[in-house]
Amino acid sequence: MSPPASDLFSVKTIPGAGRGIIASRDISEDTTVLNSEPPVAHVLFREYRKEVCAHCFLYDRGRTLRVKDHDTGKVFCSASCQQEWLVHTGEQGRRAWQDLHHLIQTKSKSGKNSGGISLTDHRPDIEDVDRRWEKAQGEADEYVRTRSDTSNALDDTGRKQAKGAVASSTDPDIVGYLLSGILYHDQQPDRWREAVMTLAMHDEPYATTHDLEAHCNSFVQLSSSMPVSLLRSCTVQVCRALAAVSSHNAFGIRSGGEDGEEYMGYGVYPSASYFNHSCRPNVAKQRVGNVWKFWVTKDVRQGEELCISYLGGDEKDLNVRQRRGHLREVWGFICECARCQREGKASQDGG
Ligand SMILES: C[S@@+](CC[C@H](N)C(=O)[O-])C[C@H]1O[C@@H](n2cnc3c(N)ncnc32)[C@H](O)[C@@H]1O
Repeated sequence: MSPPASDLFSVKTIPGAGRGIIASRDISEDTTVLNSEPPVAHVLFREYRKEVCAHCFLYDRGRTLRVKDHDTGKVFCSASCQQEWLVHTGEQGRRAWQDLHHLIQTKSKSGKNSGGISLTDHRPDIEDVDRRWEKAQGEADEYVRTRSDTSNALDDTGRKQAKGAVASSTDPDIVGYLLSGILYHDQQPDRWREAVMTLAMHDEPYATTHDLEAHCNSFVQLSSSMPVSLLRSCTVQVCRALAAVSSHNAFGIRSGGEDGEEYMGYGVYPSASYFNHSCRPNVAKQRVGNVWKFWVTKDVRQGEELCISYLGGDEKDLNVRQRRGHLREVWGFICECARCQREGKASQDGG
């Protein structure tokens, strides 16, 4: 699946920016250069769970969608979307979502929440990250060892154990993101490796220790509640990789396409993850259902890099210092696009 293959471009090394997409020939304005595949992992935030179709991501101005799967808590815009979701998710997947829904509901009723963010919280370094995931592995092993569940469904003992895991701090959105990636891994392990493990990864993707804690606890929770047949894909390696790729590669799922007002979730689309950012992009993108379409917004010459903008709305009007600061804070890189290099040099020369 990745890097993407096309007769319009190829993926090449770009000085100071890893890999990027270079036009293999002249491309005229408005030409579509890529249609992505659906995400390999995604989440629709819990607050939108009644308003966004779980299959095609349709959002109808905040209206509650009419087709509801009560067992999983998911909603759909139509019976056919629900059917496609079921086929795509499979019976084991549906059961995993069902168990998770049940546990999250139990947690909300018991009033347990994931705790506040400490004011002294900091970005954990790689040693903190390794240590915390090792601990999570030990906790998960304990749950897996003691699970009496051999028939895949959670029995009473299993439910009690899973509730125990829920008691620690978790974030339903992180659990949902990890579960979607685990299910993809389980269905297509080779494709998953090829698509996900080749993406740019962030070794220290957690903005705070609270965030790291929430990821590790979410993994433990999934290990305690997942149908046994899916446990082979619910591993620290898979969950760490999902966290590591999301901070460098996730696309926001917004209402109305790219800059829509509602930020409803995010997803990882491997074939679309090779576009670098430019503060003067030559490629635009639009979400069409659960995939993305990319097209060139001006004539592009052979050898030019094809870039999208990672900035949204008004951020495009910021000055070079503000843009670089923002991209560094959110994406973790210093923008080296031609516009930033030129404007950065001009502001230095000007004193
Ligand atoms: C979605 S990936 C793009 C593909 C990536 N270059 C790769 O090698 O896989 C995003 C990452 O690419 C790099 N990147 C993208 N645009 C850049 C830019 N304008 N300047 C410097 N680095 C950039 C950053 O490391 C960023 O986190």
